[in-house]
Amino acid sequence: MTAEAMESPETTRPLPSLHREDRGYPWLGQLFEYSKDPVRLLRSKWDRYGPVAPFYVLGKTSVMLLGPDACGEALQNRDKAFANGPAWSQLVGPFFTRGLMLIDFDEHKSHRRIMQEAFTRPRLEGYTRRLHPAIEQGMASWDTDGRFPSYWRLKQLTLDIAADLFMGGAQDTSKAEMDRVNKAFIACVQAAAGIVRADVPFTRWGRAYRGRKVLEKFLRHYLPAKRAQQTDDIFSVLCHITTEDGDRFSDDDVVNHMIFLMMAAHDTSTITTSTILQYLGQHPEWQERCRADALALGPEPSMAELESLVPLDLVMREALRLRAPVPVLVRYAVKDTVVQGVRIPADTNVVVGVQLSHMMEDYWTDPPAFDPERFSPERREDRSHRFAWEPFGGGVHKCIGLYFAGLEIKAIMHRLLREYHWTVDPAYVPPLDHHSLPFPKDGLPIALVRKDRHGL
Ligand code: HEM
Repeated sequence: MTAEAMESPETTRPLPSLHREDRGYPWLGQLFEYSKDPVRLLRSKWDRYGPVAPFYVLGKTSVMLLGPDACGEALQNRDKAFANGPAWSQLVGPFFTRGLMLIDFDEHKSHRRIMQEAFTRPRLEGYTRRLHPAIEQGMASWDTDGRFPSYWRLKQLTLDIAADLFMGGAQDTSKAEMDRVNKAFIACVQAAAGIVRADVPFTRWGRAYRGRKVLEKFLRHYLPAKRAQQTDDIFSVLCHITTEDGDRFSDDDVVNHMIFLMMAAHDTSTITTSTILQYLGQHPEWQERCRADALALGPEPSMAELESLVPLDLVMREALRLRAPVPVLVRYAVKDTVVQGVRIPADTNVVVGVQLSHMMEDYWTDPPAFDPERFSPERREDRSHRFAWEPFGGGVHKCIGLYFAGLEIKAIMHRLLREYHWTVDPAYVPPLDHHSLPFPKDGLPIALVRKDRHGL
């Protein structure tokens, strides 16, 4: 939005006032409506108010931006009115402090330039080589008799992968110590859903405060060794990357970025992979299509080979559309601004409702249907609007790990398709918990069968 347009009251209008029915509970506002069914809430806001809607929550009137035009304006952030740090830290707490997503403007730009060096193609090729043995080892303990709680097993698998790929195996750490570190990490992630938001014993936040200390101590213990020797795990890479101008991360930066990266990489990939498992279990014809490609490759495909798995790529995009792991993004207006002609005052919390854009009939044919072909070159429905499909966000904070995520998800699926078959009741709808990122409360059970045992 240009400065002239912002100043002109003729071309802009104030935020619509909140309807009585939209006040929700005292102080909590519509928090429960959001956690019950976010898309329903976003849609009702869109129907009542249009692209810029008031949203009363936690004692404050915030703003919801809906539809790809409004979401796109916030993500592009042309007038630098929206900051990430003050918004995300209210949600995730102080446990991911100074992670890349939580820093803003010039400082963010300089950190992002350094971190970009950790996600170049040669680096990604190195991570892909490490992925396969880690996945093989993680899946070796899978017990496939009966109902297989796919979400929980995949969560453990992605944690195990992170221990190897991010930490480089943490050589002198015992299994018990590694479990403690994993628990500490999970405690930090779960803090987002905490009601008591202070360091109080036996609460989510209390556990997360202790968890953060465990993680910091653990990472600092390994820092000197990682600085001394260059290996191809992400911890070591962060210690060594340098931009052309010679900028590099300090020890504190490495610790902060590592803790945030593990969080960013973990649940998002787990949710996407379990969504893919669900839909492939409900659509056997797509499972067979993806399997045929997986079998045509060897057991440890290169990055380029993983990229050649076209049907799986279409399925992954469709899973990210139907169940975006980050259904809404948050921002904080640091100054007065205008979105879609509506004035948003400084000091306002803003919710960017990307999941609704994924379900709008203006941009997608039969949006609730599982139809991966909509991403095929002939249809490319995601091109109906630049911000119609934004599971990785957009603008300067767009997910830096999106290619890595695609590789990890495809490497897991490649092995699963080669070694297993599975089915899911076509009528099954997972009961999702939306208190933080959406996860299936029942663990998304599937009937998983190892191929060789049953002669399939
Ligand atoms: C399917 C998997 C993933 C999804 C859906 C996802 C989604 C997102 C989204 C929506 C954002 C933007 C947040 C915002 O604008 O406020 C983001 C940022 C970020 N993601 Fe991901 N992510 C995924 C996987 C990963 C992985 C695997 C990594 C690391 C290896 C990663 C690292 C990051 C980082 C560092 C940021 C912050 C970027 C910045 O602020 O400059 N993500 N991600």
